[in-house]
Amino acid sequence: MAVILDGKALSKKIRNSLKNEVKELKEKFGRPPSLAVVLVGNNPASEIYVRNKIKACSEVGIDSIDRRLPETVTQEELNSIVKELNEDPNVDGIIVQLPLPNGLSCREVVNYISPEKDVDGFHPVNVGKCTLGLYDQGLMPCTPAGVMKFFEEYNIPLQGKNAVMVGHSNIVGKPLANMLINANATVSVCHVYTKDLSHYTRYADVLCVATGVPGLIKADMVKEGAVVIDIGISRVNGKIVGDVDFEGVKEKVSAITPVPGGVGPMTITMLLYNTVKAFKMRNGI
Ligand SMILES: Nc1nc2c(c(=O)[nH]1)N[C@@H](CN(C=O)c1ccc(C(=O)N[C@@H](CCC(=O)O)C(=O)O)cc1)CN2
Repeated sequence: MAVILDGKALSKKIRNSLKNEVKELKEKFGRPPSLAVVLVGNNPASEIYVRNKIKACSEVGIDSIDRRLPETVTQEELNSIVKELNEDPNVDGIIVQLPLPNGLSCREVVNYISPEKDVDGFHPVNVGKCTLGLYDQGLMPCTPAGVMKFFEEYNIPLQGKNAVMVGHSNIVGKPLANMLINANATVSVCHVYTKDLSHYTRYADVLCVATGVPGLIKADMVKEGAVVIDIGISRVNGKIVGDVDFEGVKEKVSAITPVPGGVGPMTITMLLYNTVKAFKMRNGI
């Protein structure tokens, strides 16, 4: 019987401890940590994620600034809003919700975010620190950091294990592969051009999947007793599903994250964690 890795319960535990920490920081520094969220356009999924981020901030006592910009905003205008937020001493964290509308460069705007306020962990300085395993010295990307919290919480060993990362995006696949390498796993990275995907997935003691292809990973593609982390989120006939065929795969593995309720909630939890961390680093703690 597989252990279901519960992202809601783990989030609740971390958020409770952040709530206490935020209260103490507010007493000591006269204001709580503050997060600025920039949303361009009206992508319905992004609107939900931003709403959830702002609600989560308020639940733990973090201040938030909700900057909505029209789809017609230019790259220069967007960059200069980020610069303004960089210069605001009362802002500790800045995120630009992705994806951006066509014509706007995510890489360009992220490069404008000051690394010490980059609570998404997407700036090249933070990417470098993540690659080098200098986690204490920077801000790590939320989804991969959330996945690593599962391994910690459920005492899942990584050293010497065969870990397979399916998906090589800049925000999930690449940083998570690096975190697994830093934990001394033997890591293979697969992606859309990989020939014979199941050759790799069947070999995995730890299988992490972030492709956005609903139900891509079937029971016959996983090793008996593996740990499976599903990072995909798609809507199929109004239902939220992951990249893994949960019902089939759960019969075969030792642990698995559900979708919804697995990695997703941890993404927002780690954003709160990073905002508190950014506040502390900026105040010399
Ligand atoms: N600037 C960023 N943009 C995006 C990020 C990011 O980390 N930073 N990640 C994703 C979207 N995302 C957060 O922004 C995100 C995705 C999913 C969840 C989540 O809690 N999922 C739930 C299901 C929610 C639902 O009902 O749709 C779950 O899996 O249980 C949170 C955040 C892309 N953009």
